Amino acid sequence: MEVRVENGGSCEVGKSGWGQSLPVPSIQEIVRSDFQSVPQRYIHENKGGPIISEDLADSLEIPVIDFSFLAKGDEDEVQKLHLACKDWGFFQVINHGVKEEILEKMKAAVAAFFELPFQEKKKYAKAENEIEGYGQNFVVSEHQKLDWSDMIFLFTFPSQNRNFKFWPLSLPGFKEALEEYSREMQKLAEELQANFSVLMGLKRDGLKRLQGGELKQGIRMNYYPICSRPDLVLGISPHSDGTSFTLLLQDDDVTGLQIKHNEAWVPVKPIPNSLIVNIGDATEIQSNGMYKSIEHRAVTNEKKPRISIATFMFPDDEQEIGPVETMIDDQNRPKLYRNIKYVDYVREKFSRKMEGKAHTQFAKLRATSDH
Ligand SMILES: O=C(O)CCC(=O)C(=O)O
Ligand SMILES: [Fe+2]
Repeated sequence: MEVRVENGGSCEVGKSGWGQSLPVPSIQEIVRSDFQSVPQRYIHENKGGPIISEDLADSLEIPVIDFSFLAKGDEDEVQKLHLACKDWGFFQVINHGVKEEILEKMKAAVAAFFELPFQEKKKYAKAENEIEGYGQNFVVSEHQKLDWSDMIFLFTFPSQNRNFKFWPLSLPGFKEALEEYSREMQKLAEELQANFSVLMGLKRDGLKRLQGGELKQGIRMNYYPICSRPDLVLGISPHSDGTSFTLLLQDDDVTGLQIKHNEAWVPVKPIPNSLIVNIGDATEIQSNGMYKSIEHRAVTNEKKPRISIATFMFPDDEQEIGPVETMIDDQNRPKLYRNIKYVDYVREKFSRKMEGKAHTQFAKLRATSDH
């Protein structure tokens, strides 16, 4: 069925510097229009893998890490973190010290952005060759299945990387909320990175020193409108994050995130005011495969739209990433990944995606040594 969207509800998707871009309609606009059935391009026939029911998932909840213990250097909590990263690649963080008010302000700012009229949001649209701005997921072919979500992505740290032409500055409170929130995420990320360093046999500042400074930060705000047939569509298709790690804030009352665990999709039930952390590809590589960058996806629902805010922490483009020496043992843990400059890693990950290959398995495909 041809869907006509009023006000030209489509947006040029950024090329991200790695390939063609195609105009894709805003799903929010499609939902607002009077559409009759789910457009074919959004129907994912094979969603892959069984889903663990929500009841069963209760007994299979992802690990919960108490950040206040971690920050005190509590040995048991550090051990829990190790197991969480190794067995799940995902965990929820409670007692993280970020004021509830800051989280709520951030969620409200994102909701207010997506409530703006399409013509207004379009002012912040991704441009060609840019990864930043408002748009839809990375689209490279007419035949590619589309996700049931719109998003805006902004670089937030270091602060000189902020590109305000993509920030909705006329939206009251947005800039303040994002600045405050991103500062808090940077602090949390620093403590997490220090813990990952220790777990990898380095000093607390080991990973930071390796990359010659703080991790970079970009925030992706996702909006998943309701869908009359959530069984047919995906909010975000399965992927792993090409980050060092990601901190996710989401609506407290709508379950949407699912993670791959033992070949099944496990829904992650949000704990109010907590944050979800997942290991990204760069940490999987640096830990020489000890910690896992897990495939995840988001589903939609019939009753409530959902917002999620993903804070991506990632190395500098020029940093070479590879297994750290302390994680390699020629006898028991030989080097599983070859070293690669981060920017080249990201490029290869996306070019695999463009070729329709399983980019999510990319980190594992690098399982060859330098020589
Ligand atoms: O919305 C979610 O729960 C997941 C978002 C996500 O995976 C991403 O933005 O990379
Ligand atoms: Fe993700």
